[in-house]
Order: sequence, then structure tokens, then C-alpha cells
Amino acid sequence: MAAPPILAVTGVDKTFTMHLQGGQLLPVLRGLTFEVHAGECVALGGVSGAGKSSILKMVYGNYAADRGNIVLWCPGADADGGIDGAVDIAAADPRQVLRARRDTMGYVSQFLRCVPRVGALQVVAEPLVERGVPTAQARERAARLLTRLAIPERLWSLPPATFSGGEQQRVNIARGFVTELPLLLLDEPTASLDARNRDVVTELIREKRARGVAMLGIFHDAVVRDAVADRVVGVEMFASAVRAAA
Ligand SMILES: Nc1ncnc2c1ncn2[C@@H]1O[C@H](COP(=O)(O)OP(=O)(O)OP(=O)(O)O)[C@@H](O)[C@H]1O
Repeated sequence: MAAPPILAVTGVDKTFTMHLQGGQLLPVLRGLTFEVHAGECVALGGVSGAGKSSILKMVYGNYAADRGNIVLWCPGADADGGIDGAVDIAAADPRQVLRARRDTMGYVSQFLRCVPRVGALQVVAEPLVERGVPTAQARERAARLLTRLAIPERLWSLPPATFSGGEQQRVNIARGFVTELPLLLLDEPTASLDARNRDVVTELIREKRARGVAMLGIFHDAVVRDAVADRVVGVEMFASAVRAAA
């Protein structure tokens, strides 16, 4: 029997309510349906405003879906209330969402958000330490990634708040890539990188894919998208009828 997808999104609708504009409704997605399997990198495509980032945020549990299912399947996981390690993020309670984030999915957002006064090496090692990896081993893995991403060693003990935009993004990528979770969500991971670092990130994505990690990402850079994505899900296909007609 074929393995179930790591992520199955089925019939998801999303409408935003603009509270600052008298509760005006902004329908964005209707009937969003796609799957991502282990070892597959799926890109979300579509024009600006189509809803790509909102999809990542719904999968990560930051935005609620109005309808439909967002099922994460993690082999061997005993998700509370789940069946065979499956958890529906669209219906999960906050505790289940936090657990899914710890055990199943990572998220590389566009910008680094980290605690002030914590050095870059520790920022990158933290997700491993939180999951029980001994500190020395976590710092070693963090150091290897920072080296690959060309963050000079003299910066490792400094807090990334003062780093350049590209340096912060590379620390952010290292933090997102340091764990080996079954699903990784990538929101424009190469947006402010130079060509050399863009190639390193492309390599890191391809290595994860080869190790069986499922990835769902937004890649505006067509060169990166072509190099890493197995297929593209066109989000406009799922534009709400009201929005499509506008
Ligand atoms: N929290 C929010 N509240 C209200 N409207 C929102 C919210 N988040 C997104 N939207 C709206 O939903 C639509 C989709 O936004 P989203 O950021 O998902 O698009 P996108 O396809 O990722 O765009 P881009 O490629 O420009 O980043 C936009 O019209 C946006 O203004």
C-alpha cells in the first residue's frame, strides 16, 4: 500500500475579516486541495496576493481555516486524539498544534524573530536542544550549518539583531534547517541572498528532499524553484469566486 501523504489539504476555504474596515470580508481561497508526500518539494505558485503565505500560515496553525482539513501524518507519532499519528491542524487544539510543530513540521519564515542578547550559534542550536539533543552536539550541528551558510565565526557569539538582512536570513535558514522533521515549510528562503548563498540553500533543500523530508514552499526566484520543486500547485485555481471575478 502506498504511504499516506505527510500533508493532505482538502477543501480548505479562507476568508479574512477586516476588523478595521467595519468587518468587511475578504474571501481569498475556496476548496484548496493538494498533497505533499515524503521526499517531495512542492512549490506554491500564483500572483502576489493569491494566498500563498496564508496557506503556509494555515498549515503551521497560525491562521485558522474556515472549512476543510489540513491533515499531517507522522509515522510513529502518537498524536493526541489522532488516528495512526494523523492530526488535523484545522481542527486541532493549541496543545496539539504545538506538539505537531515540535515533532512534525518546521517553518522558515521570511524574517528572523529571536530573543535579544542570544548569540547566533545558540539561536541556531536552540531547536535541537529543545528536542533533547545534548548541547555540545546541537552546537556542533549549528556550527556546521553556519559555516556552510558563510556566517563568519566571529559573529557566532553575537546576537543577530545587528546583522545585515542577508546574514539574518541565513541564521534564520540555519535555525529552520537544523532539525530533521518530516515536513518543512519555506516562505521565500532565498529572498535576500546573493547568488552563492542562494546556491547553498538550493543544495540544502535538495539534500533534505533526498533524505525523505517533505517540503512546501514559496519560491519567487524561478531559478531556485526550478532547481528544487518537483511540482507547482497553482493557488489561483483555488481563488474564491468573488475574488476571481473582482
Ligand atoms: N491577517 C490578514 N488580515 C487580513 N487580510 C490578510 C491577512 N493576511 C493576508 N491577507 C490578505 O489575503 C490575501 C492573500 O495574502 P497572502 O500574503 O497570503 O498572499 P501571497 O500570495 O503570499 O502574496 P505575496 O506573493 O505578495 O507574498 C491578500 O489580499 C492579503 O492582503
